[in-house]
Amino acid sequence: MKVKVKKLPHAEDLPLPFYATPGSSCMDLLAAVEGSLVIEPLKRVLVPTGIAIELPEGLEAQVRPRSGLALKYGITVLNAPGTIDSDYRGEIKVILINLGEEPFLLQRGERIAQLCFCKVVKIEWEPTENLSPSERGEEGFGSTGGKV
Ligand SMILES: O=c1ccn([C@H]2C[C@H](O)[C@@H](COP(=O)(O)OP(=O)(O)OP(=O)(O)O)O2)c(=O)[nH]1
Ligand SMILES: [Mg+2]
Repeated sequence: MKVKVKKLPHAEDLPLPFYATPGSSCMDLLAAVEGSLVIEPLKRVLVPTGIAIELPEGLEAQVRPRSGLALKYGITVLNAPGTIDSDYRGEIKVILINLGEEPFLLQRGERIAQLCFCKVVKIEWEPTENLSPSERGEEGFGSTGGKV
């Protein structure tokens, strides 16, 4: 499936997001920051990616963290998974937070997060007073046992 993508002027020298391997579910998003920036512990930053896209209706994109950054440095996507609506035409940006103990140096062009594309199911509410019974009923939040 083809999706329109616009490279923004501040990212002209950067490659488009890409699948790192043929079997990757997500494309890696690159940091289109000027030079570099430091993310201090417990601080969050809005990182530009230098691209805007036009999704066909019925598709959304999700911004997910990269496990390597999370494990090695405590860097993650604060609002994971970030939602990119099909009618959004602005720059895709990533809200990163540093949950590690050390300041993190982020450099231009580094892979900061990943983007996957998903089908969206739209529903219509059918208001009712009666929901059908089920084995679980109203139980949840650890009700099936185990450690929690
Ligand atoms: O990680 C993200 C999350 C969102 N967006 C952009 C695309 C998305 O379509 C738009 C709105 O996102 P969301 O619905 O999550 O934010 P909101 O706080 O509900 O804002 P709005 O009232 O604009 O919908 O912001 C990003 O670029 N990156
Ligand atoms: Mg919204």
